[in-house]
Amino acid sequence: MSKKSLVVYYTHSGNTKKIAELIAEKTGSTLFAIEPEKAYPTAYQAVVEQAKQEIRAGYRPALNSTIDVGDYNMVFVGSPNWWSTIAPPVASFLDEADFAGKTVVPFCTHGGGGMANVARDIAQLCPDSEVLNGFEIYGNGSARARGEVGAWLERIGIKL
Ligand SMILES: Cc1cc2nc3c(=O)[nH]c(=O)nc-3n(C[C@H](O)[C@H](O)[C@H](O)COP(=O)(O)O)c2cc1C
Repeated sequence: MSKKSLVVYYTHSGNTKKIAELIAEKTGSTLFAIEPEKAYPTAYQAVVEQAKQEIRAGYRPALNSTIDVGDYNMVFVGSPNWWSTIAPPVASFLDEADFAGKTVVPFCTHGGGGMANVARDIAQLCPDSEVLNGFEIYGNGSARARGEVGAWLERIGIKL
Protein backbone atom coordinates (compact mmCIF):
# COMPACT_ATOMS: atom_id res chain seq x y z
CA MET A 1 0.00 0.00 0.00
CA SER A 2 1.44 3.35 -0.93
CA LYS A 3 1.72 6.13 1.64
CA LYS A 4 -0.42 9.15 1.00
CA SER A 5 -0.34 12.48 2.72
CA LEU A 6 -2.93 15.20 3.10
CA VAL A 7 -2.69 18.87 4.08
CA VAL A 8 -5.84 20.26 5.73
CA TYR A 9 -6.01 23.87 6.85
CA TYR A 10 -8.26 26.73 7.73
CA THR A 11 -7.38 30.28 6.72
CA HIS A 12 -9.13 33.55 7.43
CA SER A 13 -6.82 36.00 5.68
CA GLY A 14 -4.64 33.76 3.49
CA ASN A 15 -1.45 33.26 5.49
CA THR A 16 -2.10 29.66 6.50
CA LYS A 17 -3.22 28.89 2.95
CA LYS A 18 0.16 30.00 1.63
CA ILE A 19 2.04 27.72 4.03
CA ALA A 20 -0.37 24.84 3.33
CA GLU A 21 0.31 25.19 -0.38
CA LEU A 22 4.07 25.14 0.17
CA ILE A 23 3.84 21.98 2.30
CA ALA A 24 1.59 20.30 -0.27
CA GLU A 25 3.93 21.25 -3.10
CA LYS A 26 7.05 20.02 -1.28
CA THR A 27 5.49 16.76 -0.08
CA GLY A 28 3.20 15.95 -3.00
CA SER A 29 0.21 16.00 -0.66
CA THR A 30 -3.45 16.49 -1.45
CA LEU A 31 -4.69 19.90 -0.25
CA PHE A 32 -8.02 20.46 1.52
CA ALA A 33 -9.34 23.79 2.79
CA ILE A 34 -11.60 23.60 5.85
CA GLU A 35 -14.48 26.04 5.45
CA PRO A 36 -17.18 26.84 7.99
CA GLU A 37 -20.71 26.99 6.62
CA LYS A 38 -20.94 30.53 7.89
CA ALA A 39 -17.84 32.55 7.03
CA TYR A 40 -16.29 34.66 9.77
CA PRO A 41 -16.56 38.45 9.45
CA THR A 42 -13.72 40.07 7.58
CA ALA A 43 -13.52 43.06 9.96
CA TYR A 44 -10.67 42.35 12.37
CA GLN A 45 -12.36 43.46 15.60
CA ALA A 46 -15.51 41.50 14.74
CA VAL A 47 -13.70 38.25 14.06
CA VAL A 48 -11.49 38.67 17.11
CA GLU A 49 -14.54 39.10 19.34
CA GLN A 50 -16.50 36.23 17.77
CA ALA A 51 -13.50 33.91 17.98
CA LYS A 52 -12.97 34.77 21.64
CA GLN A 53 -16.53 33.83 22.51
CA GLU A 54 -16.52 30.64 20.42
CA ILE A 55 -13.22 29.43 21.85
CA ARG A 56 -14.36 30.15 25.41
CA ALA A 57 -17.55 28.18 24.79
CA GLY A 58 -15.82 25.29 22.99
CA TYR A 59 -18.09 25.96 20.00
CA ARG A 60 -17.67 23.75 16.91
CA PRO A 61 -19.01 25.45 13.79
CA ALA A 62 -20.64 23.35 11.07
CA LEU A 63 -18.41 22.85 8.01
CA ASN A 64 -19.21 23.17 4.32
CA SER A 65 -17.73 19.82 3.36
CA THR A 66 -15.25 17.28 4.54
CA ILE A 67 -12.73 14.84 3.09
CA ASP A 68 -12.33 11.16 3.91
CA VAL A 69 -9.05 10.99 5.81
CA GLY A 70 -9.15 7.18 5.68
CA ASP A 71 -7.09 7.22 2.50
CA TYR A 72 -4.15 9.03 4.09
CA ASN A 73 -1.62 7.94 6.65
CA MET A 74 -0.03 11.34 7.23
CA VAL A 75 -2.09 14.47 7.77
CA PHE A 76 -0.65 18.00 8.11
CA VAL A 77 -3.12 20.13 10.09
CA GLY A 78 -2.84 23.91 9.79
CA SER A 79 -4.52 26.80 11.57
CA PRO A 80 -3.95 30.44 12.26
CA ASN A 81 -3.15 31.02 15.94
CA TRP A 82 -6.45 32.36 17.28
CA TRP A 83 -6.30 33.36 20.92
CA SER A 84 -3.29 31.02 21.34
CA THR A 85 -5.17 27.98 20.04
CA ILE A 86 -6.64 26.56 16.82
CA ALA A 87 -9.48 28.27 14.98
CA PRO A 88 -12.84 26.62 15.79
CA PRO A 89 -13.35 25.20 12.25
CA VAL A 90 -10.14 23.18 12.69
CA ALA A 91 -11.49 21.81 15.97
CA SER A 92 -14.72 20.84 14.18
CA PHE A 93 -12.76 19.00 11.51
CA LEU A 94 -10.59 17.12 14.02
CA ASP A 95 -13.66 16.21 16.09
CA GLU A 96 -15.43 14.71 13.08
CA ALA A 97 -12.53 12.84 11.46
CA ASP A 98 -10.95 9.62 12.72
CA PHE A 99 -7.20 10.10 12.96
CA ALA A 100 -6.44 6.88 14.85
CA GLY A 101 -3.14 5.33 13.75
CA LYS A 102 -2.19 8.26 11.54
CA THR A 103 0.78 10.58 11.76
CA VAL A 104 -0.38 14.14 12.41
CA VAL A 105 1.83 17.17 11.71
CA PRO A 106 0.66 20.54 13.09
CA PHE A 107 1.50 23.92 11.58
CA CYS A 108 0.36 27.43 12.26
CA THR A 109 0.77 31.05 11.28
CA HIS A 110 0.58 33.76 13.91
CA GLY A 111 0.89 37.44 14.70
CA GLY A 112 3.80 37.16 17.12
CA GLY A 113 2.53 34.60 19.62
CA GLY A 114 4.19 31.61 17.95
CA MET A 115 2.77 28.11 18.27
CA ALA A 116 1.34 28.83 21.76
CA ASN A 117 -1.15 25.97 22.40
CA VAL A 118 -1.84 25.16 18.75
CA ALA A 119 0.13 21.89 18.52
CA ARG A 120 -0.93 20.77 21.99
CA ASP A 121 -4.58 21.36 21.21
CA ILE A 122 -4.33 19.53 17.88
CA ALA A 123 -2.69 16.60 19.69
CA GLN A 124 -5.48 16.56 22.28
CA LEU A 125 -8.05 16.13 19.52
CA CYS A 126 -6.01 13.31 17.92
CA PRO A 127 -5.32 11.11 20.96
CA ASP A 128 -4.54 7.96 18.96
CA SER A 129 -2.13 9.56 16.50
CA GLU A 130 1.61 10.07 16.46
CA VAL A 131 2.09 13.86 16.47
CA LEU A 132 5.34 15.18 14.97
CA ASN A 133 7.05 18.48 15.80
CA GLY A 134 5.06 21.32 14.32
CA PHE A 135 5.93 24.38 12.28
CA GLU A 136 5.11 27.99 13.07
CA ILE A 137 5.77 31.19 11.18
CA TYR A 138 4.89 34.85 11.58
CA GLY A 139 2.26 36.02 9.11
CA ASN A 140 2.83 34.46 5.72
CA GLY A 141 6.59 34.32 6.26
CA SER A 142 7.18 36.39 3.11
CA ALA A 143 10.20 35.26 1.11
CA ARG A 144 11.54 33.16 4.01
CA ALA A 145 8.56 30.80 4.00
CA ARG A 146 9.70 28.39 1.30
CA GLY A 147 13.14 27.81 2.84
CA GLU A 148 11.81 27.51 6.39
CA VAL A 149 9.15 24.99 5.39
CA GLY A 150 11.78 22.94 3.57
CA ALA A 151 14.20 23.03 6.52
CA TRP A 152 11.46 21.98 8.94
CA LEU A 153 10.35 19.07 6.76
CA GLU A 154 13.94 17.85 6.67
CA ARG A 155 14.29 18.25 10.46
CA ILE A 156 11.26 16.07 11.13
CA GLY A 157 12.48 13.48 8.66
CA ILE A 158 10.00 13.87 5.84
CA LYS A 159 11.63 12.93 2.57
CA LEU A 160 11.24 15.49 -0.17
C1 LIG B 1 -9.56 35.99 15.77
C2 LIG B 1 -8.07 36.15 15.74
C3 LIG B 1 -7.31 35.87 16.87
C4 LIG B 1 -5.92 35.95 16.82
N1 LIG B 1 -5.20 35.63 17.94
C5 LIG B 1 -3.84 35.62 17.86
C6 LIG B 1 -3.06 35.23 19.00
O1 LIG B 1 -3.57 34.88 20.07
N2 LIG B 1 -1.69 35.23 18.86
C7 LIG B 1 -1.08 35.58 17.68
O2 LIG B 1 0.13 35.54 17.62
N3 LIG B 1 -1.80 35.97 16.59
C8 LIG B 1 -3.16 35.99 16.66
N4 LIG B 1 -3.88 36.38 15.56
C9 LIG B 1 -3.18 36.69 14.29
C10 LIG B 1 -3.20 35.50 13.33
O3 LIG B 1 -2.74 34.32 13.96
C11 LIG B 1 -2.29 35.73 12.10
O4 LIG B 1 -2.61 36.93 11.48
C12 LIG B 1 -2.38 34.55 11.14
O5 LIG B 1 -1.25 34.54 10.29
C13 LIG B 1 -3.64 34.60 10.30
O6 LIG B 1 -3.70 33.48 9.46
P1 LIG B 1 -4.66 33.40 8.20
O7 LIG B 1 -4.26 34.52 7.25
O8 LIG B 1 -4.41 32.05 7.63
O9 LIG B 1 -6.06 33.57 8.68
C14 LIG B 1 -5.27 36.34 15.61
C15 LIG B 1 -6.05 36.68 14.48
C16 LIG B 1 -7.43 36.59 14.54
C17 LIG B 1 -8.24 36.95 13.32
